[in-house]
Amino acid sequence: MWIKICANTNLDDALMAAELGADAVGFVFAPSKRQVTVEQVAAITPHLPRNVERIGVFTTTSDDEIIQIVGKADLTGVQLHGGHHDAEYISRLGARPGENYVEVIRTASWVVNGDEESDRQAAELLLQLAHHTRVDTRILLDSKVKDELGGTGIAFNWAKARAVIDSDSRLKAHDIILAGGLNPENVADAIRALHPWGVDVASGVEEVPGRKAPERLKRFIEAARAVRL
Ligand SMILES: O=C(O)c1ccccc1NCC(=O)[C@H](O)[C@H](O)COP(=O)(O)O
Repeated sequence: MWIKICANTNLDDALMAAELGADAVGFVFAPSKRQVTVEQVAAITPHLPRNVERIGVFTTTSDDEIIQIVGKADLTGVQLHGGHHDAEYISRLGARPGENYVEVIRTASWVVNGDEESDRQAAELLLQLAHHTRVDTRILLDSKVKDELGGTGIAFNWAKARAVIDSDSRLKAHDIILAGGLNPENVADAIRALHPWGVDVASGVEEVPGRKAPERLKRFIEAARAVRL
């Protein structure tokens, strides 16, 4: 199980996540209580183990600016969390010479407690994303609450999303990352319900926005790793 600990704002938290066994750490460049600057992230990434992925989360930042941030902050991946982006362009130009393409994660949102129509729209968008992106593009499923697209701390209906994933072989071929309201207490149930390739968490392992809680972080990673499907 691939595990991303998102919305890091300082070196201590990002290092702790890496040391506890996270595969990736995330930094939110999008407007957020946990928003970071390129300078902050550039001061953190040189101190992280090289095998830990460093993912920037973006909403409306322009593609050219994202590419610049990837270089300056030494990111290995970008999470395009809404907004209109040319993912191919970013992955090609963001790559440093001799290295692989920058990893791209596209996000699909699922409205929490939505009605039938919003479930239908979520399913349609998820399928569109799967069919209109390269199959090596990871797809992150996150909760939408009112206008908030990320860091909500509230889970969506995993069973409904699972039914959509199971219905389409192209979607199933993508690496699906489950996010939205996960925490040490529910991550095992979430994995059993949706069978994701990876999981992602921000607020469920925090003491306060932007500051991780060591004990919760440890329990989250242990619980996710312990699940056998
Ligand atoms: O975390 C944020 O504050 C955030 C704000 C705006 C866009 C994206 C954001 N986070 C992206 C992530 O990948 C989070 O880990 C994901 O939304 C899950 O958050 P949570 O429900 O708090 O675990």
